Amino acid sequence: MLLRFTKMHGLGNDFIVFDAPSDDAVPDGAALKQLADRRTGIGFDQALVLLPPRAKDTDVYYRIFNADGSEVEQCGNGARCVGKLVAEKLARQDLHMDSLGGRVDVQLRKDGLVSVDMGIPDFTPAAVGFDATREADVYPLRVGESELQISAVSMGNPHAVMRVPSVSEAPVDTLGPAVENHPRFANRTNVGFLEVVSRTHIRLRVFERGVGETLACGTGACAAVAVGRRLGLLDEEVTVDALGGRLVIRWPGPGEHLWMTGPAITVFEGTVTL
Ligand SMILES: N[C@@H](CCC[C@H](N)C(=O)O)C(=O)O
Repeated sequence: MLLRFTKMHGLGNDFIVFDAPSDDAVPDGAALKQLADRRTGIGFDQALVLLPPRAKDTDVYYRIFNADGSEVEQCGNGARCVGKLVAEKLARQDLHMDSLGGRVDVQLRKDGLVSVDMGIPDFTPAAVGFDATREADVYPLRVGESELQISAVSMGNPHAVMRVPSVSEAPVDTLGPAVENHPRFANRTNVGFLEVVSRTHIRLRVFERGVGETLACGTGACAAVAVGRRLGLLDEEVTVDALGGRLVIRWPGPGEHLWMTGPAITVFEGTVTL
């Protein structure tokens, strides 16, 4: 089978995006994992599969797969890329998209950046798949001999966020996988390391579930700002510096929708035989 794809990225978080007429045409997890390999495949953090719309008033449904072949609910940088690709194809400036993690509205801006409505952050432990007897701002989490202080939030997908004094010295390689696979997270989790620079500026590194550390994670940026807001550390609009570049997140507060703005870049188009 010949697969035509578009290689895209948002702040270096990279994707292949392709159309499938139906779920039957979506490659299985093993095939996607092989394509994700950066030496023997195409190489990507996520595969984004475009399918015909499923819900009324939406333009496209997309499925998301991590580099390890696992299917996930949401991808923020991917949402901007899918939004830009589909909006340009339809010659539109805005779109209503749908995913396993819920509805995502998209706006192409005049400055070339893309804004997406990432929904309402959900701090309930059940939404995150986190084992806790009651909802809290911060939870102690035992990892080996250490007790970490983490926050947990769902942006459609699960996030653990911990504050660090400096992202450049954060132990992402060791704590990332330990928290990703911690038994208190029923479905594993993405792990964000958050450095608060000021009330309007943070630095962030994210160890992504099913991938490892990426150059940026859109939902991770949303999760970090939502957590920082809830802790009273951040204002409504926050600039997020990831390893691969900058996003702007705006979240008025509980019960409100959170918007993310950033770039969505097409790198090349290609075909591969499965
Ligand atoms: N890169 C993404 C997140 C992709 C999914 C994530 N790894 C998960 O397993 O939930 C983003 O930009 O949000």
